[in-house]
Amino acid sequence: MDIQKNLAIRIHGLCRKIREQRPLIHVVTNFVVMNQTANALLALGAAPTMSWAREDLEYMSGISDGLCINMGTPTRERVEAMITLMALAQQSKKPLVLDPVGSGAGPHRTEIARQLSALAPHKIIRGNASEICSLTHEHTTTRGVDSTISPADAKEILVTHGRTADQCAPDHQHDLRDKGVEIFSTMASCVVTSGKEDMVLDNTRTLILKNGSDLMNAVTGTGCILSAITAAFYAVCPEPFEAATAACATSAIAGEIAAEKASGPGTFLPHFMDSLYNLDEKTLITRLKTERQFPYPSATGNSNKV
Ligand SMILES: Nc1ncnc2c1ncn2[C@@H]1O[C@H](COP(=O)(O)OP(=O)(O)O)[C@@H](O)[C@H]1O
Ligand SMILES: Cc1ncsc1CCOP(=O)(O)O
Ligand SMILES: [Mg+2]
Repeated sequence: MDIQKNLAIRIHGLCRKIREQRPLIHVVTNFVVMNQTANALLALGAAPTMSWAREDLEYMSGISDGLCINMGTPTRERVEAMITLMALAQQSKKPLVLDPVGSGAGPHRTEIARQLSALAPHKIIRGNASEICSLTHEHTTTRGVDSTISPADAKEILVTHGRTADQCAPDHQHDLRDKGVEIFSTMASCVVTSGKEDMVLDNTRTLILKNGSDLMNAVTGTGCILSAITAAFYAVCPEPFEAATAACATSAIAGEIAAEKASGPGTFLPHFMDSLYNLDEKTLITRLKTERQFPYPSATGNSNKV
């Protein structure tokens, strides 16, 4: 059986697990996208709960199956709640996803993102390319909450993270993967940069997913939703790379289908919710488009593309 078809079948198996287990996903997210995030989790088959009251944190942390921390509208009270919840998640190794919304757009948000990304290193971090690259301390190019870095540039930045210019000289290319990703993964077990192409990275692999639609950029909250459903997949699949891959594929393929049915951004979300709800194995097998690279391209430019 071909690799892609096998991956699509595994992804559908995780979708089925979410519908059967209905994981309770605790989401501390921004005011802009709260409602559509809860509805997207319900459409996927998970059970959302949005709460950040100080008195509620310990109890919620005890009963939830997964946690999504989204810093889109970071008030002091909410950031304190996020830090508490991430510390509790680190103790219990609870499936955790951090969405560093707006990191790289000014010092305040970037500082909060760096503070949160240093907690609970088993977590998955999902952001657009600018947000993720701002965590490597060299790039602060996020425009509001939007990325200004291409997926290809993001890969170079992430792989060369923490390396001096001479270490990145062409004859050092062959060991970029080890140093770049290794240093980076001290923050996370898996990192996702989303955009025209989604990229899932961990210490040993890079997967590029090519599904989705431009229209997903014309609607607020599609990235926040991706982070929340990543937490739902992580709650039923302890392997973070596999969970993040399944979430990216599910979100982007549902978005692709919704964009074909919608007549613009105003009708996109209802179709997106329906697509998440109705996504079946045949659709995943037919539509999934991925490209796998590991290790990273060598100095000669070739790579073990699978
Ligand atoms: N130009 C695009 N083409 C296809 N899919 C896209 C495009 N831009 C974003 N997406 C999809 O929309 C979702 C949100 O990604 P993104 O816009 O990068 O996040 P954010 O909203 O956090 O900036 C992802 O599922 C991604 O695959
Ligand atoms: C516009 C905006 N401003 C603060 S949070 C937010 C929503 C961002 O949603 P997404 O990251 O999914 O585009
Ligand atoms: Mg975002």
